[in-house]
Amino acid sequence: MTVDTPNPRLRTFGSRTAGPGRPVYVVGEIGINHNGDLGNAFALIDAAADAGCDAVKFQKRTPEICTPRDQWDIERDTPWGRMTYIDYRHRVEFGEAEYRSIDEYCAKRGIDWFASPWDTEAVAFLEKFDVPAHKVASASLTDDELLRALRATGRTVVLSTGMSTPKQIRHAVEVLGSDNILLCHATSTYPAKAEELNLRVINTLQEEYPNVPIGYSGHETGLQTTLAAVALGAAFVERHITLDRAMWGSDQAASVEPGGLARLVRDIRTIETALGDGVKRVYESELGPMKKLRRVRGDLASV
Ligand SMILES: C=C(OP(=O)(O)O)C(=O)O
Repeated sequence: MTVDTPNPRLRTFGSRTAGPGRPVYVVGEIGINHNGDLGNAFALIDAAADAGCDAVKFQKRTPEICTPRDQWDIERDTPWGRMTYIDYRHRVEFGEAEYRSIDEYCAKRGIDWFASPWDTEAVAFLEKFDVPAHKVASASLTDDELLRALRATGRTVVLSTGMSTPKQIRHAVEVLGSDNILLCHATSTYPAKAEELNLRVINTLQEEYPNVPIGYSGHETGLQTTLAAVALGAAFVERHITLDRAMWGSDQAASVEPGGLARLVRDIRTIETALGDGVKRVYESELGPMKKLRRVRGDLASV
């Protein structure tokens, strides 16, 4: 009897699995691009599901914890009128009723959803749902309290590594443990310039963490560099998505619109198929061209 040894480089996301040899797990990052409007969130879920994404992602904050106290009362102009920063933070945050609707809608569309909690109360909030994973935003990589709370959930944790040093990443991996995590290369500028994407870090991370799948969270404009990340072996890809790059909100301009998202997922699927298994072989389909084009024919059976 043969016993299957679990592959230490695979991670579960609900019913899907990510890691080497598996389809790239593609995430449409809604973040707060819904601008606090459930209709926008549903339209973005539709765009991601229609494009063939595996999941959509949100950001969940407890505004009083995540907003520095000295920023609360600063007034700003918003599409909903002039308001204090803390009121604005509440305006773009969904509560339990909205997430229940999102949960139902995603199930109906056959797409996963999860979020990056930015504080431990947000972790407890998300744990009310059967999410397939949690994510640590690059900005939270040094928040040991948050990392410990996430480790305790036992779920897959995606750790984004933008704005972080190798030493900080090593420490975060120690706190989270390496068994359940997926590391994401990222550059935390919006939009990120090509000369600062440094995509070869995907390989550097893979060498340092051989038993951890490596992914890519991109904030660049355009799609080609994200496709290059897939060609370099990214097992997970996340891009911000928007209904319209001109919409109000700090992340909209560096996000991908529905048409671009559909092209991105289509091309990721082509690349992952085209990468193959690395074993050199002569395909049956090459025999015709070989017969026609090769002047000196070797005996296939003897070489
Ligand atoms: C900001 C986030 O992630 P990243 O650092 O990958 O952009 C996030 O997931 O909320």
